Amino acid sequence: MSLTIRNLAFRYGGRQILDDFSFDMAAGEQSLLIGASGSGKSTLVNLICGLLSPDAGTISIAGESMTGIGPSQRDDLRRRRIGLVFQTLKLVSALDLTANLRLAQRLSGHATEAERVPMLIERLGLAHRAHAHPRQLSQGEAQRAAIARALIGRPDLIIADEPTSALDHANMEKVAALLRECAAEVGASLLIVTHDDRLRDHVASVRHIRALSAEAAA
Ligand SMILES: Nc1ncnc2c1ncn2[C@@H]1O[C@H](COP(=O)(O)OP(=O)(O)OP(=O)(O)O)[C@@H](O)[C@H]1O
Repeated sequence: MSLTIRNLAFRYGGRQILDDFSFDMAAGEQSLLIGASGSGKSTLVNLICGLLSPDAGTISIAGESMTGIGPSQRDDLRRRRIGLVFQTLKLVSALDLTANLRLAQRLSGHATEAERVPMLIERLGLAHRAHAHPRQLSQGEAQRAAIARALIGRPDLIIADEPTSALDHANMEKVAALLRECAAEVGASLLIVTHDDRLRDHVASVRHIRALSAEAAA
């Protein structure tokens, strides 16, 4: 299993966002979790990544527990096992694309594979932007750079949080295809978390984020 979630519960103050939520992904599986705005998708992503800690329940990534450990161990597990693709590009603005990918690679513990940086830049059609700074990238280039950054550390699990909601139909299809191909190429599982209904036809297994809790859905 690349991801196992059991009986997760989380509340913000008095408000229950997740309640007895369980979810599994096998190694190499590609899944879409669809939930309406405010249903708790970002909260769930932050819990899986260890940026938040649940009130109850367990999460494990490729057999390693993300719960019941301290923040620095969670950071370490996230860097080694998870590749995150966010809506907005999370790159260091002072560094060019190549230097950003090298930094991300060092953080993931795979710094010895130097050739992987130009390989991914090429694979994602960014060779002409290898020395561009993040602010110089177009929206489409930035999106592909975000995918390259997520793949650099050989993650077991790639999580894409709303990767397509700002895109027109043609670009939505391109990004979905790229995510799926790249995840398959590196043997990672792919979890896309979104409210973008158009992705239903583009990802193998589609599951609704059920009313994460009656209160959050209300
Ligand atoms: N830091 C916070 N403190 C209190 N409530 C919060 C906090 N962050 C989110 N919430 C609330 O928790 C609920 C779930 O938020 P979350 O961001 O996980 O939803 P989402 O499904 O990702 O929504 P969207 O698709 O609009 O981004 C929302 O009602 C939100 O207002």
